[in-house]
Parts: sequence; C-alpha cells; structure tokens
Amino acid sequence: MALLLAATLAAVLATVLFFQHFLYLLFRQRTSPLRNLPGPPPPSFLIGNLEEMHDQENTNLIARWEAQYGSTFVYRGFVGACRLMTTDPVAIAHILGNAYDYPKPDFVRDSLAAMAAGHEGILTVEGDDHKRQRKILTPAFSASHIKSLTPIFWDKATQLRDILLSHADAHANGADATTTPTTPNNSNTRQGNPPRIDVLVWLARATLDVIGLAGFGYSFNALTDDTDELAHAFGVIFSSARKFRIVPIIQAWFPFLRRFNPINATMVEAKATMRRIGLALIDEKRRAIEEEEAAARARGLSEKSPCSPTLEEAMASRTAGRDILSVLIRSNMSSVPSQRMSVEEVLCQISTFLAAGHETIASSLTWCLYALARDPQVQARLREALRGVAASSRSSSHSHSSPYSPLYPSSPYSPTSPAPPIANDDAQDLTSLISQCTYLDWVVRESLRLYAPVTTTMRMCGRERDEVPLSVAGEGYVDKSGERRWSVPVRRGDLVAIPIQAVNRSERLWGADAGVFRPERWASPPQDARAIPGLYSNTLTFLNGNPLGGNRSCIGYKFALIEIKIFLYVLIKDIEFTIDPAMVIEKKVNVVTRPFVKSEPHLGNQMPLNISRASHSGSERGREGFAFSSPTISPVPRVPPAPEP
Ligand code: HEM
Repeated sequence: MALLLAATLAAVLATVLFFQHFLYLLFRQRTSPLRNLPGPPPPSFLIGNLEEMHDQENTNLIARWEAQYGSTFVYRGFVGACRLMTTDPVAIAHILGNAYDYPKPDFVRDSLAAMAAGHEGILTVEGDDHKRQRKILTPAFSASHIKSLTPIFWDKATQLRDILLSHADAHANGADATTTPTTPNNSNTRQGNPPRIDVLVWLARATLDVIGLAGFGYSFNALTDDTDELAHAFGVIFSSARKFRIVPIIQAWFPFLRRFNPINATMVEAKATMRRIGLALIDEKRRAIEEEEAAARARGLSEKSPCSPTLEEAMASRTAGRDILSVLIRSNMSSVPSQRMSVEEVLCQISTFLAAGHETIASSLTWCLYALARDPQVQARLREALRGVAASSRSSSHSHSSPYSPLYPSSPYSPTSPAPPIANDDAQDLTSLISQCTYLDWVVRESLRLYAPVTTTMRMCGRERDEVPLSVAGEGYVDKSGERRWSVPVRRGDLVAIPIQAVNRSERLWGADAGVFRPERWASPPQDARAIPGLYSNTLTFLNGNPLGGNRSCIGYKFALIEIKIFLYVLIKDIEFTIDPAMVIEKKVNVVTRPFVKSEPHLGNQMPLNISRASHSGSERGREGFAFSSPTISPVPRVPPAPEP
C-alpha cells in the first residue's frame, strides 16, 4: 500500500514538473526577442518547421526561405520555439568566433555522444575542457605530421583502384564481375555496359582502412575483409538511415525522458567492443612510447624532452609511432599533469576520429565522383591535369626506390594480398606535387563547397543577453514593427542554426549559378563569397573558430584535404566514372550527407556509378615529360550543367 502511494505521488510529481516545464517553454517563447524576426509559418504547433527541416537537403528549403525572408530569419522548433537561422557572414563570424559563449546545445552533444563521440571527446566537450583537449591534439594534426602519414593514403587509394580496375577488366573480358572475390555484394552488372559499382560502400571501406592505420595503427582491412569486430561495432553505433521521429525532439526539452529509452542489447555489446579494443590500443601505444623513451635515454638522449626533434626523428622511422593516437598520447604524457587527458577522454577521441575522420571523407569523395560522373568534360580535364602530374613526376625522378610506387598504372600486389610496406619517400614527394595541381584543387574546393558532408550545425546562446551583428553593407531584416535592423537580440538558451550547405550554395554570395558544379569559378571567386568566414576556401565546410573565443573548426581538415586529393589522383587518372543519366540521386543526412537512389529507397544509401578503364588520348601521351603545373588554366567552354541535387 505504502509502495503504491509512493509510486502515485512520484507519478503526480513527475506530471506536475512536466507541465511546469512545458508552461515555462511556452512563456519563454511568448517573451522571446526572436519573435520579432520574419520567418516561415510553422506547419505544426508542436514541432514547428522541424519536419520540413529534416528533409531540407532535397527540397532546397533554406534557399527558398532565404529568398523569401532574407539572410536572417527564424523558423520554429518544439512548441513553436524560435530558432535563429542566418547566412549572414558577419553574424556567423560572431557566433563561430565566440564558440565558448555559443556552445553546442545539450541535445546535439547527447546525440553526437550517442553516435560515437562519447561525452568526453573533443567533439562534445565545451569551455576549458575543450581548450585543454584541443591543445593536446593539435600536434597530431600538423601539416608536417599528416604528410608523414600519406604513404597510408597512397596505399589504400591504390588498393581500391586495383580492386575497381579488376572489376572493370573482368567485366570487359566477359567474366561475371560479381564473382570477383573482393567484390561486396553490391554490383549490378548489365551486359554490354560498364559494370555498375556502389562507390559509396567501397570508399567507406577504403577510408575506414585509412583512419584505422593513420589514426591508431589499427588494420581494419575493410577493403578485403568485412569481418573485423571493431568495424562491425562502429557500424552498429554509427547506424545508417535516420527517420524523422518526434520522441528525440521531446526528449531534447525533457531530458529525464531519455532514461526511458529501451536498452538495445546489440548497441550495448558494440559499445563494450569499442571500449575493449580502444583500451587495448591505448595501452599498446603507451607501452611502445615508454619503450622508445627508455631506448632513447639509453642512447644518451635522456636530457631531451619526449617531443624534441631528435627523439621524433628516432621514432619517425617506425610507422607504429606515427599514428594520431600515438602522437596524442605522447603529447598528453608531456603535458603538465593537471592538463592531461584522462584515459576516458583519450578513449572518446578514438571513436570521435573514427566517426569524424571516415564517414566525412567517404561522403566527400562519393559526391565528388558523382559530380565528375555527371560532368564528363570536367572529369576529362581533371584526368589530363593529373596525368600531367604523373608525367612531370616521372621526368623529375628516374628511380623510385620503393617496391611499390603509386605512380605506376598497376601496383605489383593484388587486392587480396597484404598491403605493401608503408615507408615511402616518393609518396611524400608526389603528395607535394599534387598539392600544386591547380585544377585538382579547384575540383576539390568546388565539390566540398557544393557537397559539404555536414550540412548544418547548431549553437546555443550562452550569454545572458547578446546582440548578434549583421553585415552593415547587407540588407539586415525588417522586424515585426516594420523597422529595418542590423543586429539580432538573443538571450541565454536561444538556439542558432548555422546552415553550412545553404551558405556554401547561397545565390546571394556565389551568384546565380551557385547550385552548379563549376570548378572554374575558383579562378576568381565572387567578392561577396570572400566574406564567408570559413576556415577553408571561403566555405563553411570545415566551419571556423578563434583561438581566443573558442576554436571549434575541423581539426582534421588538412588530413581530409590530402586524403581526398590522393584518392582522386589515383582513381581518376585510371578509371572513368559515368552515371546513368536517368538515375535520380537524393540525399539523406545522418550526421553526414549520404546519397540514395530515389527509385531504390529499399536499397538504402548507395551511389551506383559505372566504371571502366580510362583510355590515354594522343594529346595526353604527348604531354608526358612536360611540367603540368600552370597557375592559370583557361576555362573550357562547355554547356552549363543543371544544378546539382
Ligand atoms: C571532408 C572531411 C571533413 C569534413 C567536411 C569535416 C567537417 C567538420 C565540421 C563541420 C566540424 C564542426 C562540427 C561542429 O562543430 O558542429 C568538424 C569538427 C571536427 N572534425 Fe572534421 N571534417 C572532416 C574530416 C575530419 C577528419 C579527417 C578528422 C580527423 C581525423 C576530423 C576531426 C574532427 C574533429 C575532432 C572535430 C571537432 C573539433 C572541435 O570541436 O574542436 N574531421 N569537422
């Protein structure tokens, strides 16, 4: 009886608290200064515009709102709560430049933590914890360090190319390509046509292999084997298609309801696997570093700090000591004890890198290949530029000492055999060469502009009150009283959406052809676009930050750019990608943007492209031996393609 009474009281109390919070939200909403901004009417009182927002990548929603309400407006969330959205470069610079005063809202951090990043990883922590972690992680992402990892990128790109070529050749020779041992069950081979390959799945495997080796010295071997338990565990946690569900929206405002989420046994098991392997990796790296240090001391280097160049040089000879996790652990060990990361924090970085460093790059490369398949002229021009790099490299270096050189059309190992040794100075030289290839650079900039893997991010005002400034040269906005304003009043708890993709594609900033894939635009980007406060290339693809106010920009952007360029070089040089013109590709966002075929939603995320061995034209053969790098490339006249999805 007493138990029943207690349960009833608890239920009544919970209901009262629930309604009290609900009333508070309604009151907050009625008094919000954001109510005075223009914006689209909410189709639903309960969930505002959230359902439309969920599918915005395919409907051009934000561009339509921007055209109708200007660059700064509000849309509605749960129970009509105003959320500020702006494509105004000055407003975005203010919010990103004061990142610690505009943290990620709790519900975003919770969903990132659940996705893979954990609650103590750099993607989810805020304030001083973030500053401390970022400082320790920074050396692992320096340009010179990432360059030392490039042999891994070359190996994996070449291994992928060989798998795809063996598939294309088997098909050309009349064999049933689906029987190729290394082919996952995702090809659709039609007689007479080049084989259709789901490039998304292959790129996901290759980039997982890269982050495994470069990130932690861990071999997933995903290109040749899909049985690795860590890869499986990660796949479960970072699960695929996301439907619009109302429960997480309500949980965002009533966090205690999250306790009632059903326990998913597969997920629990996957998290336990990630933790077990992560702890083993940390332990292994730490012991290796301690042994290295002991060996260095024994050689008379004991007075040097663990990060001194001499010791770095000594360690650099071992691939095992070069991965990001090793550098992070070394940097952690040499920090002041009070500033070090705990084991739990280091563990969270492993899953963060897996999530942030693999799906994003697979998505970028997939969309880039798609754009190139839809525009054969750009693809041909890129191939010609890349073959020019190869020719120029051959003419400048007569011998490549490694048993495997990425330059040569066919590597001497088969896709199923173990990867060759990674130590490869040639790989670093060639990386420097392709970094100077102007047309490759334009293609990468353009595809990262048009297909930013992360399309929107969310921030919350942490200041009691603030005025978000807008561009004085811009139009501002007209408030409900008819007055034009150039700043937006916000208060603690107000949500701000940063529409990365919409800014990257804004016609106001990029001109009327903003939605078209046109690498030549990078010869002279429009003046208005130069105001976008992006870390890279006047786009928001990698966001931006400010070391004083908080730097939440992508720490891995140099890693990403080099990996993307190397993969494009290796693949495009030898493989021609085409797409069935009747196929409609749409997007689905689950943290990163993935494609699916509109008529085949039951097949989930995929990007089916046709592949064949690229031929060498006479003019390309004639170019061999000539320097390729010309800072100005005259635009090729071509029919403007249709806007991209
Ligand atoms: C094309 C590839 C990539 C894109 C487009 C990308 C994009 C982004 C974006 C937009 C953010 C900010 C997220 C937010 O605050 O809401 C971010 C943060 C981050 N990225 Fe990347 N990323 C890429 C590759 C990588 C790689 C390769 C790594 C690591 C190996 C990485 C590691 C991180 C980390 C650790 C953060 C959190 C930084 C912080 O909060 O201080 N990313 N990335």
